[in-house]
Amino acid sequence: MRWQENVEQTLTEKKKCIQCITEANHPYPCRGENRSWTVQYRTAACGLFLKQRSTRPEFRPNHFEEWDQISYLYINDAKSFFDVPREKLSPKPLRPRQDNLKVVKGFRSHGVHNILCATENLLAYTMDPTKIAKSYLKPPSKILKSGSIPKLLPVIIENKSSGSCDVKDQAKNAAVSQKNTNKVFPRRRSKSATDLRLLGTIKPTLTIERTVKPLEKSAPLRIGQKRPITQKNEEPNKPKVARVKIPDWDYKSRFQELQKKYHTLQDEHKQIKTQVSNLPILEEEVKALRESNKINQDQLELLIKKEQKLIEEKIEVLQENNTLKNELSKSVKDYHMLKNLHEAIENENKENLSRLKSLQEALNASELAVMCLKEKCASLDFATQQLKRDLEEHENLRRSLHNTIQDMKGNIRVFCRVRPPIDNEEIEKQQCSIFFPSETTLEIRKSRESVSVTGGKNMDLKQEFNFDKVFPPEANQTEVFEELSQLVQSALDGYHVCVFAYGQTGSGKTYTMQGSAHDHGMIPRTIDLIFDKIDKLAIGDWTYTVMASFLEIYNENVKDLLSPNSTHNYELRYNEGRGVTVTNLQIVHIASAAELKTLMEEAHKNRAVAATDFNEHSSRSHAVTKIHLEGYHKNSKTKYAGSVNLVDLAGSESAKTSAAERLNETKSINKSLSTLGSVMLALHNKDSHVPYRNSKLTFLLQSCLGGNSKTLMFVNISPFEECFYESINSLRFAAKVKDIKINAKRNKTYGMMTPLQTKH
Ligand SMILES: Nc1ncnc2c1ncn2[C@@H]1O[C@H](COP(=O)(O)OP(=O)(O)OP(=O)(O)O)[C@@H](O)[C@H]1O
Repeated sequence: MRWQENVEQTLTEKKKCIQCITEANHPYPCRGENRSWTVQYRTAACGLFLKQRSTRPEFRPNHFEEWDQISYLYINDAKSFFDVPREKLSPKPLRPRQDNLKVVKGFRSHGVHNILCATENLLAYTMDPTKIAKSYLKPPSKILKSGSIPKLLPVIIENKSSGSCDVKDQAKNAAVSQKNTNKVFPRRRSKSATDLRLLGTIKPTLTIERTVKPLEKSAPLRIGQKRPITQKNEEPNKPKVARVKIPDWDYKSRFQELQKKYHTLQDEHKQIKTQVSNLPILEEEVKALRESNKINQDQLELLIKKEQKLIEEKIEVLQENNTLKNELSKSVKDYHMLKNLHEAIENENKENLSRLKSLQEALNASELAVMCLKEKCASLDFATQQLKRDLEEHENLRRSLHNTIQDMKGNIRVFCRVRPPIDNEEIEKQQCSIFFPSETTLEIRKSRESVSVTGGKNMDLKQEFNFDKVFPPEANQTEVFEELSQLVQSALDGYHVCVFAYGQTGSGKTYTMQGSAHDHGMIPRTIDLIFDKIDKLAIGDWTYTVMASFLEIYNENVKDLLSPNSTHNYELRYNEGRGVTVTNLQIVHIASAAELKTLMEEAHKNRAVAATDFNEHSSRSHAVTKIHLEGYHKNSKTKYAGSVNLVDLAGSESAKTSAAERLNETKSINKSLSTLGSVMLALHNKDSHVPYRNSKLTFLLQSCLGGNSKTLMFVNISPFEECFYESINSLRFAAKVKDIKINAKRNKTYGMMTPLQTKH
């Protein structure tokens, strides 16, 4: 039951919708004899398979409803196909479609007329044409006689989705199929095929029909080729004559017919003979043709190879062409990009050019302005030079006037300053009556109670003193410094200036000279003023060199306050022209006021201090701050050398009130102060000998006290009654100093001291 298996398999494949071609060729068990036929049919494309071949009910051919889906069917052996079910081949199911029934081909086989028909849906089948003629069709005028049945070749059914054939074959078959199908069948597609196409599962198939055409009479016979036996009445050009059956008794007619056949055969024999005689020639021709064919084949092979080569080259060229195309498109893109860039740059260039142009114009205008300004500068330079010359002249005039004024004021000036009571002193201590009748006069009195305490001793209890300036307790540091500042200018003008504070211990000397953290005294203010004036004088082309030294004289010994632990021996030396100098003393170059103040604080810390009855932090030494000033004017080459000596003397103290452990210290202080008094007295009396060298203090201040110097002495007074006599002594000493007249001279081209060590 191979065919049945095939059918079932077909059914399975139908479900899968992949069936392309199924060919069945199997024995047919009908009539008890084995017959074979070939049916080619589609299953997947039209959902069809042939069932009519079986005696089984499910395969009976009256299942035409399934045939409806046949698009095209060839039956090679139609007779055997329809023999068995013929009586069952009821045309009933076809009736509704009879109008569409068309005869495609008719043929006779085994004495039975068959016809190949097609419906609108390309249904094709064969059946007895007489039945068709009777019931549905016209008489079978188109039915061919026996012997004209074309040999039906296997149908090639192609499903493009199958991919079973190669592309070339498919195309070729498709072309042939289309051609043949168009000739034979209507071009309409089956409904089911269309449906299936719409479903998209399988594309409509192509059917190719090949028929072997009968050889034409005029065609030359080839070797081994048999002339087809053709009937005269079957020749297409001749009109068909109805065959009349000759009765058996009509011998004459039969003889004539046989004669005709004989003549015909004779003619054919002659023709064959002629053709046989031509055979060697034909054989030679064939031989030649074969050779030429061989050559042609070789050439063909060569040509094929060449063609293949050319195809390969073409492919390469195409590939190269594609690559070049890609490169070209890329290059075109690049070109456009570069073009845009170029345009952008050009626009930018244009903008830059216009900007450059405007800038050039601005530059030209600026150059013009610069030229004008240069001219102005030149004229201003000239004016400046002129002004500088004027300034110099005025400066000189100012200096001379200033110093004339200072000279007129006196080269030794004395200021008296009365300190205020501090803390609880106002309550605890009895105060003297001190009056200030004028700016230069001080009147000091003792109270009556204190007079009675003295036991009615005849004393002048009212004293009046005149000084260059008198500062009451409420006077602040700024007011005091105002008077001193004029002497600072003299120091910058090449004078030696000496400022010292004299007075009883606790009278306010250190406060006047150093001041407090919040209210600077004379020394820091002098430092600030010096550097301020140096800056201003720089405008007039003056340059100054500033140096400083700090020392103290304690118990008649000189000590460098910048080197407190130094073991050097500090000796006082008198140098003609340079005055008194101290050996081994550090003289430090100073670049700024801040630097000098720092050194001043350092020196102040190193000073000898002790507590006395009148001062908790009494200075027990004479402190001397010396600031060397050297000015140089580059235009006039003028050089001035001046100095400012700021001296904070140790406080005078009565030996009676002094503590025993500080007695030597007090004696030494008092001795030096008494020598100072002697020197002042000698200077006042204009003695020939002035005892400068009796103490280191007077020796050091020799040039300040009686020499080429402008001196300012502060006499500090305590306001308390207990200090009354000390105050009177101080005031009297100061009054004598005030009367001393000295002539100070400007130090031109005065050599500077060489600093031992420079601190920065
Ligand atoms: N003008 C003043 N205004 C306010 N306080 C002052 C004034 N003068 C001095 N004093 C204060 O009086 C006290 C003693 O002053 P200072 O130490 O200056 O005296 P002195 O004369 O230097 O003493 P010594 O000789 O013992 O060193 C300090 O506390 C100081 O602050």
